[in-house]
Amino acid sequence: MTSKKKPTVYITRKLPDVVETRMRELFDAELNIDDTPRSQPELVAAVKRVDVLVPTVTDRVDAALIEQAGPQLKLIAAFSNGVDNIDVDAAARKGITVTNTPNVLTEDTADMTMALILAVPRRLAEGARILTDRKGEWAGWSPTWMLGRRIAGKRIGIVGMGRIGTAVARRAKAFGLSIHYHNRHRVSPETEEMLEATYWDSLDQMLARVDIVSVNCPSTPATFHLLSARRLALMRPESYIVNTARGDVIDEVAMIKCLREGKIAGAGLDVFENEPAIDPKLIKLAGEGKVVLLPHMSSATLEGRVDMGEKVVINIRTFFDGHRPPDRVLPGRD
Ligand SMILES: NC(=O)C1=CN([C@@H]2O[C@H](COP(=O)(O)OP(=O)(O)OC[C@H]3O[C@@H](n4cnc5c(N)ncnc54)[C@H](O)[C@@H]3O)[C@@H](O)[C@H]2O)C=CC1
Ligand SMILES: O=CC(=O)O
Repeated sequence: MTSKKKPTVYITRKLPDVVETRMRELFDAELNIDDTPRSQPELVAAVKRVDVLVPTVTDRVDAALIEQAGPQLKLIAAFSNGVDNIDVDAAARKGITVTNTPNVLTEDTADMTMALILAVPRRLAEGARILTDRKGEWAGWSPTWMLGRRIAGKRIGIVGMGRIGTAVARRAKAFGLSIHYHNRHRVSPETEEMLEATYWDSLDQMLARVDIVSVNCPSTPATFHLLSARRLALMRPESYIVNTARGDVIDEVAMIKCLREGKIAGAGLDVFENEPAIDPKLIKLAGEGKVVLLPHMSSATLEGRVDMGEKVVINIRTFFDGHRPPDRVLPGRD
């Protein structure tokens, strides 16, 4: 690549220093040092002149943006696993390749999913808040105080048994949960055997039988409000729902109604339908100890971000070396 002209690469957000240094060495990189989210007009101006766009989950790379791209834009190398913010079909129509950063954030995201699975039934955030809100004043232990619900022996139902779903299942099994899952297709017999997992072709039937639902499928047209009002109503009143995938997989308004009416016991949410805006009713439910809310941080580890950056670099280099990049996202997602 040294003798060739370096590709111009527009990176929409601040990345870890080590990643930015590497981007600068290898590419004609335009960084976002002060990390101000880019506006749509700024993105339009960028795609008109650069070879590569590196967006993150907060950028809307829709058909309107892609249609305005100049002929030199050949690659959208997303700094993210999910690509629901990118119109991959529109990119393909324009001859633009799309890549993402799978695998390197699987374990981190599964860890945080497990943290939420523990936090909600065991009232972890509530307990921590009691001490800090009362500035350490505490009357002491009591047998009937802060009682949560036991994790071991319960059933988890994983919606979307891909990389993260499977990593969640491994953790959940170690905590004594029995594994149930719904997916577009069954996982391998070896994986099912290792996890002692039960496959449910019918999501409806699984929802009615499990104690904790973990949402781990991508946001696609087919998964929009997959957890609809009708399906949420199938869940048992003592069950919990955890979402570290994307907010719009759950009908958030319907979920809030179920939580307020006691039709679902609690929720652990890292993602929201209109993020970064959070429905004030969720904040109120958090105050009542019914939900634990995180600001979309399940994959947020330094190691993960550095590995994601390395993946973006490899995807760009492979592409400009004339090969198929390892993490190409194919159009036609359902
Ligand atoms: N909160 C966070 O910080 C993070 C969130 N994510 C989200 O997690 C999602 C999943 O990531 P991975 O496990 O790596 O993806 P993956 O592609 O390995 O797994 C997704 C699974 O969902 C299944 N699926 C897709 N559509 C379905 C449907 N209609 N019904 C049932 N199952 C369906 C697929 O068959 C696949 O097995 C990402 O798309 C992203 O949205 C990913 C990383 C970090
Ligand atoms: O939500 C994060 C991602 O990388 O996808």
